[in-house]
Amino acid sequence: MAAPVELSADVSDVELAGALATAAGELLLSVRADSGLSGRELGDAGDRRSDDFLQDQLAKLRPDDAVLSEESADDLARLNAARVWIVDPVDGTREYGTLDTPAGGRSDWAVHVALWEAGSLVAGAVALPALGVTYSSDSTPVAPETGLAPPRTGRPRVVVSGSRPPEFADAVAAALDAELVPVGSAGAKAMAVVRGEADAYVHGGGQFEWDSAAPVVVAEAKGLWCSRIDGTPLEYNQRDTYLPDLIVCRPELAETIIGAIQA
Ligand SMILES: Nc1ncnc2c1ncn2[C@@H]1O[C@H](COP(=O)(O)O)[C@@H](OP(=O)(O)O)[C@H]1O
Ligand SMILES: [Mg+2]
Repeated sequence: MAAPVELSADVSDVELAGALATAAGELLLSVRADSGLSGRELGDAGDRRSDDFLQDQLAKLRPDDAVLSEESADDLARLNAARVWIVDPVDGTREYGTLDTPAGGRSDWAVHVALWEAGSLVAGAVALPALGVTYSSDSTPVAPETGLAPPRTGRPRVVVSGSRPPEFADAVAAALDAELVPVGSAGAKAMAVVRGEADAYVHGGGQFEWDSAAPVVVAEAKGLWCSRIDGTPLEYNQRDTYLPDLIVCRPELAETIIGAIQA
C-alpha cells in the first residue's frame, strides 16, 4: 500500500487543511483498492487508517493545537485550547464501503479537515477522493461540475441524506418547487451545492460537529448560506458535539427554506 506523502508544516492553515484532506483521501483510495475488504469491514479499516494518518500529521505539523475527531476519544482538552482541528476521517463511511456499483464503488464520501480558532471556523477543506478533487475555504470560484448527482432536469434541487432524510424534506421541496436528490455524506452534499449540482442541502434529526465543520467553512467561503434549520448560527467546539441539523444553500433561498421548515 502506498505510503502517504510527506507534508510540510511551513504552509498556511488552509493549505495544510487541503493537503491533509487530499493525502488522507489518497490513502483511503489505496485501502479501498488493495485491502480486499468491502462493506462495513472496509469502512472500519478506512476510518482507522485515515484517523491514524490525520492524528499523526497534526501532532507533527501543528503540535500546539487540539484535535476533535469522529474516530478518536474526546478528552475535552480542546475546551481550553486556542485552536482545534475538527476532522472526520471518512464522512459517508457506508458509501465508502459500497463497491458493488457499475463504476466499482460510490463516489459520495469525503474527508473533512477544519480549523476552529477563538470561537469560529477559520479554515478547512473537503476532499472528494473518488472524484479527485479537494475544495478549500479560499475564495477561488468553483466552476459548475457534475459527478455526484445525475444531470439536472432544470428544476431546483435539494440534496438530502439517502438513509435518513429529514422529516421536513418534502415541505422544503414543495416550497422551492424542487426535486429531492439523495446523496451520501454531509461533505459530498455540501460540495454538491458548492459545485452547482444542487441548490440546497438540508438535514435534521442528528449529526455531529465533525460532519459539518469542514463542509460549512468551505461553503461559507464560496458565498453560500450556512445555518441551523431555525436560521441561527452553527457553533463548534462545544462541550456536547451533537449538532443535529443544518442548511447549506444559495443565499437567496435561505428565507424560503427556513420558513418551510418552521411552518
Ligand atoms: N440521524 C443521525 N444521527 C447521527 N448521525 C447522522 C444522522 N444522520 C446522518 N448522520 C451522519 O452524517 C453523515 C452524513 O450522513 P448521510 O450520508 O446520511 O447524510 C454520516 O457521517 P459518517 O459517515 O461520518 O458516520 C452520518 O453518520
Ligand atoms: Mg461524518
